Amino acid sequence: MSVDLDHIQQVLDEADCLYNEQQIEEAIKSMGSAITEQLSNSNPLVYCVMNGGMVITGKLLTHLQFPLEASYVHATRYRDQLTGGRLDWRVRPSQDMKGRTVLIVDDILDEGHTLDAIVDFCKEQGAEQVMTAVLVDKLHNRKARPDLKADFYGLEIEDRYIFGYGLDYQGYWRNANGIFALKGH
Ligand SMILES: O=P(O)(O)OC[C@H]1O[C@H](OP(=O)(O)OP(=O)(O)O)[C@H](O)[C@@H]1O
Ligand code: HPA
Repeated sequence: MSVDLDHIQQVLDEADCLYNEQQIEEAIKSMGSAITEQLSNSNPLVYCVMNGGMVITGKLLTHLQFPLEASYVHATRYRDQLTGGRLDWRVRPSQDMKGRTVLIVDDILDEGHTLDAIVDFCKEQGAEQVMTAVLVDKLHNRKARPDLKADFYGLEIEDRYIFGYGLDYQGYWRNANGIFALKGH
């Protein structure tokens, strides 16, 4: 599929910046402190959920100064679209997680189906405790379960399509240095 790079650039130019770099970095640091307080003695397995989790996971890891193992899983539900579908597992966790504490790190808890499915998978594999951390919790009433929250989250956002800091618009702008809302969405 050919991509209209003028359109991609226009999307960033016209977007609303909801959080700037400094606000996001402060939120990530606070997440790091909260996670350290709860998990520093648990020798956790930390999984980045690719692709969206790549920025938050890398930055968060530098605030976790205790023994842990870091790896990744790859699951996608949106496939460059603005609305989600069935979860497609591309890479499942490969480590033995029996009896381990697992921390799943992703960019966003939107409807929550992605994190729910990954948490269920880890529990089925015998993880003793599975916790979740997301940079952004999107506020709306379409969650997979009414009370669904991540154990750790950095920022709350209104119900708009967002990109930047790992979140994409049509596969682009995961590298945008802020969290931006798409014009009109
Ligand atoms: O809470 P949910 O409604 O399930 O949505 C959240 C998921 O959607 C995005 O992934 P996506 O499927 O777009 O794949 P990507 O990480 O490659 O962008 C995001 O990175 C989360 O993993
Ligand atoms: O608002 C969003 N933006 C980018 N990716 C997403 N995946 C779920 N929600 C979103």
